[in-house]
Amino acid sequence: MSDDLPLAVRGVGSAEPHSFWSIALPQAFLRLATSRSGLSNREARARLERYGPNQMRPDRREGVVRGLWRRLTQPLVALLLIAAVLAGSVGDFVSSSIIAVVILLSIALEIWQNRRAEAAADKLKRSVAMRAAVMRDGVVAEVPVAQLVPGDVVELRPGDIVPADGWVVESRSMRVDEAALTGEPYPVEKRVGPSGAATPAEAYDVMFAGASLVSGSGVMLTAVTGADTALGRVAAALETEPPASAFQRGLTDLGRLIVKLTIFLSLFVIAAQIAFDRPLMEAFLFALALAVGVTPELLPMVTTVTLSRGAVRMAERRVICKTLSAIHDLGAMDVLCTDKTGTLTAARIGLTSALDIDGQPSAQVLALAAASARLGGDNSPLDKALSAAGPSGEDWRALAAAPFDFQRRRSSVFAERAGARLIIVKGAPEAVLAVCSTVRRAGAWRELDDDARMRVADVVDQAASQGLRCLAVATRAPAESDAPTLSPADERELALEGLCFFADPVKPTSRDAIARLAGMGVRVKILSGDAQAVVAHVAREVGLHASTVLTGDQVAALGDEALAERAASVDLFARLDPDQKVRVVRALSQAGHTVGFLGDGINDAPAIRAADAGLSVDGATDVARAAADLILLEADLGVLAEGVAEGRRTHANILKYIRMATSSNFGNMISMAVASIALPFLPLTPVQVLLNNLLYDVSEAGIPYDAVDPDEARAPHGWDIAHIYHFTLIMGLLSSAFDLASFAILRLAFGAPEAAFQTAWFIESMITQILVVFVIRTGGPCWATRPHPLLIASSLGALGCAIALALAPLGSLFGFANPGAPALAAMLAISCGYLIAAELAKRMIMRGPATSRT
Ligand SMILES: Nc1ncnc2c1ncn2[C@@H]1O[C@H](COP(=O)(O)OP(=O)(O)OP(=O)(O)O)[C@@H](O)[C@H]1O
Ligand SMILES: [Mg+2]
Repeated sequence: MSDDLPLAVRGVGSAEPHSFWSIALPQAFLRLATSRSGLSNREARARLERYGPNQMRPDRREGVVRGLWRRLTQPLVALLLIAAVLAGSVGDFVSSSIIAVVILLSIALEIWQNRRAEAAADKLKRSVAMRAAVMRDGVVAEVPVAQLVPGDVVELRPGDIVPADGWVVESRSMRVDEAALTGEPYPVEKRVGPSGAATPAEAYDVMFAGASLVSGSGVMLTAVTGADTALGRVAAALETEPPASAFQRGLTDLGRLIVKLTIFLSLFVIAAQIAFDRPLMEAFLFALALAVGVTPELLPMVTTVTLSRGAVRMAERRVICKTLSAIHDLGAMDVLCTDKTGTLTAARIGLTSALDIDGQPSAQVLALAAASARLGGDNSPLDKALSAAGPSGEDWRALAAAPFDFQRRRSSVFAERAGARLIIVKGAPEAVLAVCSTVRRAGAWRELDDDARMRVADVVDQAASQGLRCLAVATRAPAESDAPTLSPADERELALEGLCFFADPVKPTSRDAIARLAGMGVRVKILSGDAQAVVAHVAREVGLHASTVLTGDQVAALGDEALAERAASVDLFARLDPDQKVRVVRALSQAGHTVGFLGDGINDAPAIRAADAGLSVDGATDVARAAADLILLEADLGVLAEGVAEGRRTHANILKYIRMATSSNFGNMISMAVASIALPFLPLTPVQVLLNNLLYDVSEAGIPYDAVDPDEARAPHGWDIAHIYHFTLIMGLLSSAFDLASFAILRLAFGAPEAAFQTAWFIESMITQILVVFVIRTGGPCWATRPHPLLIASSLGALGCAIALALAPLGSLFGFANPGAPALAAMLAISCGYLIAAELAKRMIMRGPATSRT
């Protein structure tokens, strides 16, 4: 391989480093040392090594050192570290080293958990990574797009996303959507050059990464990959984060509220200490430790870990999430819009008959349709069925083609056989009839009058009501003088040849799956491009008893508001074009639903993107999969129902942690504030507060693994912040009440001195904080369901540590002193009292009206 290869493609000496498009194709093959049959596997590996993976931007996983630094420089932690240094400088080495150790331990815990979570999520994402059909060692191989290198020859099919920048080598009427790059909304045609273009925008003979193939197919030669592509350079400049989901926004709001409360509390404690003339340094440290203690600093980590754990469990149920927050959206979904073919039906489309207009089987109609599918088809299921059924050995040759698109619903080919030339058009019956003027009946050509049109419509409707799909076939013999070119405008004055009918049986599992989704509060709607009667038939078969079908034309006639109203009550939509699918999805969103859209085609991609939960299947077109947040590994609604349940469970576990964190933090805040006024000393030393915080964090590590009440997975959830506040307030006040009771008993009944008081209270506070997880984890009686062994282990382990540290000789390091058996027994009694009260209070709150729906 030539060493100057990067220069070769970038154009030696050129001011514009990416002017590969000005190089002509034969030159390009030479300079890239490749050919139409592609690179060898060995050479491809070598080039991958040299140019790096074909990714827009490198993986931006945070390294351990950077992660550590970022956390250490967070304001609270930084302040604590400064405090540790200060404590050390006045000779309190024990405090200073314990603070440092506690901080480092909690940061290490967070980094370790986060990395594991990210690794799991990445692995899942890779499993649904895009692939490209690349020539390697002379044969076509499916290769992950990231492994593409300059010099690779790539085959492109409809719905593919162009994987890199390069030249058009072959084009069968390729039309691409370059909106991502140029903003140009209309598809542009791509042909073999040289175009001699001065700017990339005029170069019809080059392809740019990120564009998508709307129709047609072809072959390209890769020039540059990854960050060197035009899109890569734009992507690097933009670096935009996706907008925050409702879930993330709710979390941020909650976090902000807690920060405000924390600042208020810390200032209050410091002021109180100053007012009572207590040692300032200690008061400052205490307030700081308290601030660290009440900040739910683990919330981001716990959500990530819980979500990634949820993602892994969803993957076991054959649903892959590309973004973690999609899990939440899936769980919140209450309307699922789905395409028909391939999700509800088996997509094993077979030709049942090819008839002329009089209803007689016609070999001629079949031969024409098959020729059109083979020459101008795009490998869609209908085309495949026709190609498979048609007579073999047809010697038609394509001179030009106007491939299928979802707006005109026709495809045409300019064909030639033994010197005779013929334009063959096939498509949706209404769409073909609209451009026909004559019809072949009983072997002769007649005018296509209203009578004949009605007759055709009758035949089509009757078949459709039995679930048969239909394509019409028509032809026109071009004039001798006509150039062999073809555009949609040439689809006129056609002669109707006949009709082809196809069966696409409904999947046996669809009915159950829809019933199951309905039971889970998810309403299924069909949004199809197919005919009204076919959609109605499929709906009946899968148990969707809806009488009304809204067609694309009717949707077009409705304004946005009227549509929002109408779409909510109608479950079946037929003859929708891609934009109308988007409109229906938006209308449903606007009506307050969390909308999912499941589809696999080019025509579904925009709606998938518009939906709250965009869903696609593994075998779908690139554009559909790229638009989706979630990919089903099996095109089956049953799989989706499992995924929804899992999404809800994950959400419930996050809520569990939030409830735990907020109620215990809020309770602590009140107790500490009161204690700082009422006691002659601090209720806990700063070091003890930090230790308490660390052990509490460890105890929660098992939550992501815990099971969830079946109730929580039964209905779609919203992010009910009011309910969380309500819960926080009641549970927090309750725990404070018991804290204050222990203060009173320790001081009044036992007259406990400082160290003994702190030890007793440390133990009481650890028991109540940690054990209450077993109460809060379920809405029902806490003994009715068994917690996950990991949660039991993490909670009891942390609690054991806390008690051992407090009572063992080592405890004196932390300022602990054994308060004696009677005081300990009293603390135990108070803890039991608290747990019983919490169990009762919880049932009241959970039974309340606000069981998570927004
Ligand atoms: N390859 C093709 N050639 C000609 N016409 C086609 C072709 N594919 C589809 N059509 C026509 O376009 C219509 C819409 O396409 P299609 O049914 O695939 O849309 P859809 O919304 O994906 O439907 P579905 O819900 O069945 O998946 C079809 O009903 C058919 O009449
Ligand atoms: Mg489809």
